[in-house]
Amino acid sequence: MHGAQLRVAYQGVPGAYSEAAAGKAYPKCEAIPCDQFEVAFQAVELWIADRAVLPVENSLGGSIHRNYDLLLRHRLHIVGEVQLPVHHCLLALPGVRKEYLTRVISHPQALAQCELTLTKLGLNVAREAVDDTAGAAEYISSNNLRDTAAIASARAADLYNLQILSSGIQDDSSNVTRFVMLAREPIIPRTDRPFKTSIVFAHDKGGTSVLFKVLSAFAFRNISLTKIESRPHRNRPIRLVDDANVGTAKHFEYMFYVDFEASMADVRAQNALAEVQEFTSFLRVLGSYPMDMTPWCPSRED
Ligand SMILES: O=C(O)C(=O)C[C@]1(C(=O)O)C=C[C@@H](O)C=C1
Repeated sequence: MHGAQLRVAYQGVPGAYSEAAAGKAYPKCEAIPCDQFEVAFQAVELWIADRAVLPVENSLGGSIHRNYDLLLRHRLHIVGEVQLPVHHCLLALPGVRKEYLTRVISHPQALAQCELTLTKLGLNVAREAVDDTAGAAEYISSNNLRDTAAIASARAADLYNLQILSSGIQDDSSNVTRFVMLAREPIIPRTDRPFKTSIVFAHDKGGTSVLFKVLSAFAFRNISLTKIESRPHRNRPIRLVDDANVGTAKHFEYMFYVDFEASMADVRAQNALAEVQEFTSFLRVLGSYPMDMTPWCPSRED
């Protein structure tokens, strides 16, 4: 994980949390800003970058669904994860007071993570979503907006010459975002340290009983699941089941994403997946990678 000279694509502008995640994952990397998540994927596919860093879930805001869909649409491999404590600040131009504000702008996840605190601060003003937290700070600065505040990092305040009106405004002090790192090639899985594996699967029929069977393949082998997520099955979102007597049932179809705590080099994981394959019509391993085991330090102010 020592990324000397490694080029790492992230979504956002300098000061975004994704840039900090790139620095945590690959301390000496060159971080490459991208407009959109999809551009970060393309940067790796086109050899403009060696890795992409992508937020997938936050402890308060939940999953970043767009990135689950992109993981499936592209063929990159997950080669690592980092969990980054996210400490949000309310930023405005120097001299602006809270009472002057008519609008707070930020990434939708950041707005969701600070929802209750904004209300407690008396900021019942318009909340508007933009592409990234640091981009919101830059926008206020470059347009000299005296009625607007941004939710972003303390580093964004420094970079875009804004003052911090309030710090630690996330609704929970242990607010953490989990990012995955993507590469063109998978890494070779090992068993000498804790590994996680991420898979995605779909099934043709069988409804919840298939899900139950898949999950038991892990449970019987004492493999813990750390995450399960479902997304619409884009190719076949609805399955119709006709019953001459009662009518037509319309079932929503899903792609299921599962993270489990084992390496693909572990024979238990290999056997579990062999069994899962029997129940599913589609199965892909998104990656088998070392777990982030860095010590817990939730917030800079704690
Ligand atoms: O906008 C940023 O700064 C980002 O890095 C994006 C993002 C996200 O997508 O969730 C990352 C971490 C925080 O949870 C808030 C926003």
